[in-house]
Amino acid sequence: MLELKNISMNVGKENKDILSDVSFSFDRKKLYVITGPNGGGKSSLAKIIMGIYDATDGQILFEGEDITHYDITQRANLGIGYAFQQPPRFKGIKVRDLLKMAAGGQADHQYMCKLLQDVGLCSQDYIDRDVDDSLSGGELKRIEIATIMARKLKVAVFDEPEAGIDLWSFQKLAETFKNIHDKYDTTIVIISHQERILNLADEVIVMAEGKVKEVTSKEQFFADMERDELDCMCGLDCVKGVDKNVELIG
Ligand SMILES: Nc1ncnc2c1ncn2[C@@H]1O[C@H](COP(=O)(O)OP(=O)(O)OP(=O)(O)O)[C@@H](O)[C@H]1O
Repeated sequence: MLELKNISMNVGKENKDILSDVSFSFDRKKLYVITGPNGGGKSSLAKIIMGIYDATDGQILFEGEDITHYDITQRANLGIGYAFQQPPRFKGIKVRDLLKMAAGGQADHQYMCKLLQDVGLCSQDYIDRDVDDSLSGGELKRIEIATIMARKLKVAVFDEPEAGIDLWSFQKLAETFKNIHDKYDTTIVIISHQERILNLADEVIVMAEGKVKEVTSKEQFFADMERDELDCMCGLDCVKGVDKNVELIG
């Protein structure tokens, strides 16, 4: 559905490689989590998908159409959307206005209530709230997800949606993603380091040093993490937790 072919991006006078030769195909209705070390290129890849950054090399195909040189608006019109790390607040605008705008002006009351319910918010309590500082970070994030669902996107990209929200709200946010993944056909791409989010993934994409290092299932990803933790890291072939050399690890 969305295909990245040999995408590279370099910046600056020194042509620093941010992404090199990234190829990947995203399928319809799947939930992907992109993870990996800081500076590995995850956000840059998301920005390339959105058209915020231009690839230096490579090609992006969306439903067979070459969108490599399309800008953000053109991609948004095709149904590719992006959620902000910190959702914007809009002074003087109510939740219902925001949802209506996102739906292109065509959203009746019932539909807006359903959207709010799907992101775990009581529609009666929230539909007439102002989108301002009175909303908590978690509430605002879920309202933003509702606006994304209202846009009926084909691909929705979320960059670290957990940023800035507390543990309790985060649990609800993870449930929200599960719910929308179950109910909607949108392909969801989430950049995250969080186990709860990784647990929702149909596929986990591990990025490091500007490359896709691995594409794996969440089960395999967690099994690999556990094995890495158990592997001897001191070079003495001990096994963490069962060897007298255990204290040498780390
Ligand atoms: N516009 C830019 N100009 C110069 N360097 C950039 C630019 N955008 C990203 N980088 C660099 O590219 C590398 C990858 O950044 P990116 O934000 O994509 O990583 P990330 O995997 O999302 O990291 P994090 O987990 O910390 O958010 C970093 O070293 C970053 O400083």
